[in-house]
Amino acid sequence: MLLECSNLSKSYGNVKALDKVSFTLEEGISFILGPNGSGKTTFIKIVSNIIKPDSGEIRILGRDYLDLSPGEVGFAFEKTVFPGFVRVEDYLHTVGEVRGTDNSDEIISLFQLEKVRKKRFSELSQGYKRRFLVASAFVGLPKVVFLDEPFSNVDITARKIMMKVFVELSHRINVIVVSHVFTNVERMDSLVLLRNGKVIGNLRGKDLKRMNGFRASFDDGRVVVNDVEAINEKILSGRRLVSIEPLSIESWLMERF
Ligand SMILES: Nc1ncnc2c1ncn2[C@@H]1O[C@H](COP(=O)(O)OP(=O)(O)OP(=O)(O)O)[C@@H](O)[C@H]1O
Repeated sequence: MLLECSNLSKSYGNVKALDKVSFTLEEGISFILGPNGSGKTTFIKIVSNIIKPDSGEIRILGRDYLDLSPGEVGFAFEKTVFPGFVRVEDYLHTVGEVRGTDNSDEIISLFQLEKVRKKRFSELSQGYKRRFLVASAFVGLPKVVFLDEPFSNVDITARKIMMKVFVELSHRINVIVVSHVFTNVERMDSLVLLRNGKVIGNLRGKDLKRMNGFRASFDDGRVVVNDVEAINEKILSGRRLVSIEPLSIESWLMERF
């Protein structure tokens, strides 16, 4: 288990941004998804210790989140004020040194930042700024990185590069993507969906694998998921198949967003 959030609550005045939120995330690559105003930013502000929760617990790799050292957790925030004069490779190299493991060359190569490595932050396009900030979270080999809307302002090619790198790195560094849009990745280990400060769904391991299949509905209201034998049995017992449709994470999310 990578992250365990139990009964986490945070209110701003009488707005319950997080209302007794409980979910778990597996090691590997996970998504915290939710439409605008669902509480994602509040969660990431709590886990990065910018604000305190009113109540509840977050445990990361079995430890209270506040007990993790700065080198063990990487963050890439969506809204960041970054000094324009700083050069890409200088910054990543320094982060690596400060965190005790300078893997900045590998990260520059994986995120395909070679072309801009000598540039100053102010000289980068919006997409490269985003990619650079996201890449910086992985420098120093932290145990887990939280990426807030990593794909905003990023074109489709860069998005594919980033998703590939996330999956590749998730064998060594746990990746948690916080976003209001779902971007399919070839491997995902868990997902939590928030709405209005509450957990609408939390899928892990085999629940997620079931999502890439089909769903059959029968005239008695029964739904069969990914089970051809069960469908056969129902048909043989005289039930009528009403519909059969592909089941995907996207359709699961569409029904709940
Ligand atoms: N500082 C604040 N003061 C008052 N209300 C706030 C504050 N920050 C957030 N809220 C409210 O808390 C709720 C959750 O907001 P939050 O920013 O955590 O959601 P979000 O899922 O990150 O949204 P978005 O995708 O739009 O960034 C919203 O109703 C929001 O208006």
